[in-house]
Amino acid sequence: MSTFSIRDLPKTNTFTQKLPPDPQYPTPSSSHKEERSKLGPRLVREAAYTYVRPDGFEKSELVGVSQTALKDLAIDPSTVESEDFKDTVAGRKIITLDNGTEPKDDAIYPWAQCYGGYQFGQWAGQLGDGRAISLFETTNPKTKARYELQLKGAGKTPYSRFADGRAVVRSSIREFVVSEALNALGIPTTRALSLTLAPQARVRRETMEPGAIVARFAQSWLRIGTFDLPRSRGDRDTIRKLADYAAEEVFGGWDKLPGKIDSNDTTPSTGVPKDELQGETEHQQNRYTRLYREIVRRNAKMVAYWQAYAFTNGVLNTDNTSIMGLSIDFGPFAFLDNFDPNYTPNHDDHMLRYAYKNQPSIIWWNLVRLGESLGELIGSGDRCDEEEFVKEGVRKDWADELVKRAETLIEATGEEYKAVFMAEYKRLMTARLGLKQCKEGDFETLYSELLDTLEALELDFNHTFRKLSHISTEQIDSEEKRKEVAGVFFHHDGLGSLVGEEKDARQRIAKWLETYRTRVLEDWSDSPEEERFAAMRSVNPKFVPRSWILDEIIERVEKKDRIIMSSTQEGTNNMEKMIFERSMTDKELLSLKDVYERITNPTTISQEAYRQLMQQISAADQRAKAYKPKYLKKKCW
Ligand SMILES: Nc1ncnc2c1ncn2[C@@H]1O[C@H](COP(=O)(O)OP(=O)(O)OP(=O)(O)O)[C@@H](O)[C@H]1O
Repeated sequence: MSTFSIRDLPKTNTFTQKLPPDPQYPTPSSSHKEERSKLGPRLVREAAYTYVRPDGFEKSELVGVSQTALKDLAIDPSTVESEDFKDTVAGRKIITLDNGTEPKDDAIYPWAQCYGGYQFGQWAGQLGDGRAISLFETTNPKTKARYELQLKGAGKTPYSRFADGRAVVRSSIREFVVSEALNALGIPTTRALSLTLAPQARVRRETMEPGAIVARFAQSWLRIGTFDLPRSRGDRDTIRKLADYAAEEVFGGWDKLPGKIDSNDTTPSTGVPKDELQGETEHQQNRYTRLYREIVRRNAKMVAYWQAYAFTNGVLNTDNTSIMGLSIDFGPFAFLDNFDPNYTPNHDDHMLRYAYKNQPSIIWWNLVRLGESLGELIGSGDRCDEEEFVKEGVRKDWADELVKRAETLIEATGEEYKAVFMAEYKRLMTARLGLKQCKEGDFETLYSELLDTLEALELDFNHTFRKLSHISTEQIDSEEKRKEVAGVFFHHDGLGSLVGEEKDARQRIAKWLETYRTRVLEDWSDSPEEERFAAMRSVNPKFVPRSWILDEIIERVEKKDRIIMSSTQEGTNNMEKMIFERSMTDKELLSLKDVYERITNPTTISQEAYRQLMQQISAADQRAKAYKPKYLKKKCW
């Protein structure tokens, strides 16, 4: 059998089996028996998690399920209407317990992860899963990928601090849509399986709002903050356990980690045995260096994707930086509209710490914090398993050697971070521009010049690539034609008001198109142009979930919610429809479900459908201008 109902899914709990539990509730039954109110906020030490049961909504509606997620988790789509599925993703049922029986000590029982973090550069102490509860892990038998399924918004945990453990409809819709959109674009991300609304539940935010739960999943929910917390407490033992768990369970074994690389080599070999040491003295690399390298390289690739698709996370604290190199925690995220490197969707980020242009360096800042947490293990070289070191830590007489080695290796891994980031970024931009290779000089004359042009003329980043995917070399084979074609990059109503003369703008774009054309002809001399168009369209999405679009969906769902609350009969059945619909023009409704399918199958759209979509998008873009002050932070100069 290749797909399962949620009940029959193969399930594991390596996280709780291999990592230290909250000493106050060391077994599932000890937590299960406890009154819920006593499971509330407190500091948890020397632990990676606490067993905690979800506090699901009594009444709820399953309104959205991602088909791609079902496939990736090997869940049979015909079973999502079952009570088992609905009750599990709404947190009403612990599917691993038979009819609510008391759990045995080795039961697969829900847990919340303990972690801390640096927020806006300052140490914030213990944070943890304050509103997320993991249910179980499941391995897709076909792909062999193992995922941890988790509910967000299913009630308080010991890590809820002063908050309520809930999530509201707004943020849940945003997380549901963007997780799956990023995944469809090939951007490493945590995923969303389902969206459940609880229209009757009242969650206090600025006003009272209905609640929601997103069932989400990831190959790992470990964050840099998971390592920060034990480090801040001098808890060496937990750090080591977390590191071993990450290598053995998350990355599939020590031998899967990347070995030492030579200076010009960007692809390290794997298969290095667990205990092998590579390099000499202060460069001596043990298995923990390889673990660090893996995490660094994954994050370098992820952030390259963000830059190439102009995605901004908005809150890149260390508790929001994944060990797996996944986009994680979707708070005030946004895709850039006009290309503005200083843009941040986070209105509280006055220093622009997490602005688009700063993302690669801030992820590295976070990775250095991880390097510090793992520093003792990285720096210990061939002595990492010596009993005295494991139990007592570093002896004074070799502390200097250890520190020097750790510093040297972290710094060297930083060079690798830059190299991997640049290689990946170039690869992605090369593909987006429809070129076969990045030749010497391309980066300056083509890539950087395009970005400068987009910034100077306030043009839309993602539309530009999509539009380029339709321009033949013949359409731009003379200066006159290039100036004419330049107009397609303008917004529907021309250029922004501050960016000068249209004539100059056309000239600038035409100049770039000339360089571009030369390079296209070099790379594609013996292939039909349709081939290039198809390649470009497969990496340049027609549609990205922009903030104003998400807002429209939310507004429509919320309006419907009010109706539902005033009349119990009305509407919950229509909720799915409401979620997946959005108004693109006043007259025409385009189902987000369609959009979804288009996101997930970027190549299947017909020319005609594409033309229509483009028309709709330009109309929508025009309207979006009214939204801009809300989303586009003013440039700081
Ligand atoms: N409503 C809430 N109830 C309890 N804890 C919360 C709530 N909102 C946020 N937190 C906690 O505050 C911390 C920072 O919040 P942040 O918004 O970064 O995370 P989140 O969106 O809740 O979770 P995640 O990172 O898992 O997506 C986390 O520890 C989070 O669990």
